[in-house]
Amino acid sequence: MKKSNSETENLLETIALDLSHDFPLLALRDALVTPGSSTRILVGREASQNALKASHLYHDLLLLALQKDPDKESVEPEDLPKVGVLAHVQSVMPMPNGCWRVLVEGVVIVDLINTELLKDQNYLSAKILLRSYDSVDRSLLKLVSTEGVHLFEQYVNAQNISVEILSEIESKKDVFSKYLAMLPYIRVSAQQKQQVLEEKSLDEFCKRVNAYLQAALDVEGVVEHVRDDVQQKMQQNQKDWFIGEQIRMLQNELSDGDTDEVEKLVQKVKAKHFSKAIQEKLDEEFGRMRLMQPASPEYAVSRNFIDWFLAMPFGVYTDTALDLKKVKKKLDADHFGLDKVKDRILEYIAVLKQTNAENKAPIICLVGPPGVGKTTLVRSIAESLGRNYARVTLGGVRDEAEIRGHRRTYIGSMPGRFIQALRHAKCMNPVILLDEIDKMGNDYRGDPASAMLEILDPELNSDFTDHFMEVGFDFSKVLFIATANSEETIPAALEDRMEVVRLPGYYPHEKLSIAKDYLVPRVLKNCGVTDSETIVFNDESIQTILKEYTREAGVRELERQIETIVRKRVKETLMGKSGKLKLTPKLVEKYLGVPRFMGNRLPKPGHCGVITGLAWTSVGGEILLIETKLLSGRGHLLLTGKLGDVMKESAQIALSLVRERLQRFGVDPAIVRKTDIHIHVPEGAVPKDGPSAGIALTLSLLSAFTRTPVSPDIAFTGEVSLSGDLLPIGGLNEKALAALDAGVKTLYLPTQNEKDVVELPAPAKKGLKIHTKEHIDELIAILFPQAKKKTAAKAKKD
Ligand SMILES: Nc1ncnc2c1ncn2[C@@H]1O[C@H](COP(=O)(O)OP(=O)(O)OP(=O)(O)O)[C@@H](O)[C@H]1O
Repeated sequence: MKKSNSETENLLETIALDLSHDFPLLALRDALVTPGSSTRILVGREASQNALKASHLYHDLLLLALQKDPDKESVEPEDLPKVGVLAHVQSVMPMPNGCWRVLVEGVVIVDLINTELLKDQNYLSAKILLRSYDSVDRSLLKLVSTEGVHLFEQYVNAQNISVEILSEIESKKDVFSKYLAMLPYIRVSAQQKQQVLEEKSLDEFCKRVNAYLQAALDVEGVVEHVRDDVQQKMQQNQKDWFIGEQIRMLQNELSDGDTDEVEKLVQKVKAKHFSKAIQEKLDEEFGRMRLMQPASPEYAVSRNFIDWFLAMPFGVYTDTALDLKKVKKKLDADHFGLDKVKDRILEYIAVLKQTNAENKAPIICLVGPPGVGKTTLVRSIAESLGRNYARVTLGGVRDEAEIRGHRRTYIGSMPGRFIQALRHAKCMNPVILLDEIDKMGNDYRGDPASAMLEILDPELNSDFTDHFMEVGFDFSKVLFIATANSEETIPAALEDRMEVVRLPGYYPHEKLSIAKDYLVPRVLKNCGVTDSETIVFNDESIQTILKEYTREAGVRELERQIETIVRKRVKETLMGKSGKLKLTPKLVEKYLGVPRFMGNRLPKPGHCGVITGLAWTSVGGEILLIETKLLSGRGHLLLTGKLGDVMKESAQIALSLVRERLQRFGVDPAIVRKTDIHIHVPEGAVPKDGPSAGIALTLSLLSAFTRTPVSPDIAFTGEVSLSGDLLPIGGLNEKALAALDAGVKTLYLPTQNEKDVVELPAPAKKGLKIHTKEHIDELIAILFPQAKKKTAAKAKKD
């Protein structure tokens, strides 16, 4: 609690009245409290806290004395001086660390008499005598004090102390009070101040203070001098740098101009005769570059920007004569078969030629499994049209900036892939292949498909603005052709602008022809084998490679295997082996190692519950085996093999159809309640979905319940409704191919797929006995003849 001034004055009177008793004493380590000034001190030692507690008994009065050795922890009377200050405790505040924060106000300087340590109370105490300082020579004192006040004024100015203190000092009536008021402001150690208090006379008291002031002012003078010196030196350095910089610039000006990169660029840009909009944009950039340091990152960004414009093929158009005969010749020369696709491409080009409006025709999208020649077909189209070719791979593109470019604020920013493609193609009317358009994604970085729309839209693409280039580019003369593996995953808005042309995959006889007429000659040439007689692949060896080393809809792997054989043979030849190589199946194994695929992939006959189904995937058709196992249990249906929701539902439908028909086979339908049914579709880790396994699932269940095996070389594909009707499926071409490839002999399909059967190529029709059926009972009647004779029509009525 803080006491008021009037209270302090009353206390002084009390002291004056009674100086006979002891006062508790607190030893200070490094602070001195002078009369008239308030100071906060931290009190932590036990003896000091005890003294503080005791001060309550003495009107909150406490003696303060500066210990001689500030590092001494427990203070004895001899560690203290003979002069101290009686102070008034104004407030005490305990701190979390156990110390007390105490506000004290010095009251009067005292001589300490009989300082002793009160052992039982554990604190120091002393008797006091009020200390008086007499002046020996009054006139001298006047001189000294005048000088002191004068010095103090200078000191206040030099130290930036508030000048208000000067008027306070002036208001003091006697010299002693003036000096006591000055003392707290003078920056000397507590010990030095203690020496002032210990002076015998007032003259000495004042002289010592004057000496401190003078010394401080002298030091200040030196500091000032040093400061001025440093400043002068710094200014000189700055001046030197500035002059140096000017000299350097003047030298640049005087040099022959070769060093000025910006000016060189300006000349290059001028020579290109860009449009007004581009020229203005670049002039703006040159203006900025002139103000930049060539070593700065911003300069590099600007330079890169200009370089991009210089590299773009503005105004360069290759010959656009559309010669259909030439195109056809080139397509035939590069690719076997694909007649429908080639026709479609020729029609497309014919329309372009006729209408002369290349930007209005829809974009062709070649859809098919990998390795069927989509990419190479586009390259052939470009070549046959005499146009340059560029490829934009869209697979995995998720960021819109990949299409539109990055804004130039980022260091290392680049234009989008389409501008890059134009630069790469070196003309403004190339054929651009949009590769893997079905694998484009979108996420928080924007939707690249929507940016693509702008480029592909004939209404908008004559002025497509890339974020990096910041000016419009004309893409209307570009011929875009897209490729994809699966039509389903092409972004809908893009698909809408495209005309899909399917490449279904090759039949073995087609692969054989492609290998003989295209792949082998090409591989031989690429490997430097000039005489085609040196390595001869006969039909038998190619068929061995096809059957035992590849399993694909396209011919990429086939090409790779042929390449492996040729490479190994070339190595042998270079190592001394001479003679021609006529490949036989045995030699194929020697070069390619143990066969990877053996015979057909169908399971051994005789297994109940195993049915051969067919599936369509983005990489072609596949054999899909369905296995059913019955175990005693409680009627649970367990489905494994990563089946999708639609396929799971097909299994439920199949089970309902089978339960309904069990009685016909003399099987009690109640058995289903006591049986756990496990349906598995290998290969277990590959996700499968779709309704087309409905027939196979139903037959697999029936085969398991009736313990009647179905021959694995009969395959089934088709959806079944709950009433048993067979519904059509897609991808028949690929499925028939996979069936033929796997060794299937007979294929059952829904009647509604008859139109697709007509379109199947001759080898598929020849190699497979294809039957179409309308209802599941028709199939059951054929495969499970032991069923009580009921016609399909009758079963339908049931
Ligand atoms: N009909 C064909 N005639 C001759 N060569 C062919 C034929 N089909 C494919 N090829 C050859 O097969 C290889 C693979 O073809 P390409 O790279 O064009 O496949 P793709 O369909 O584009 O595959 P992806 O979808 O993986 O990009 C190429 O060397 C190509 O020349």
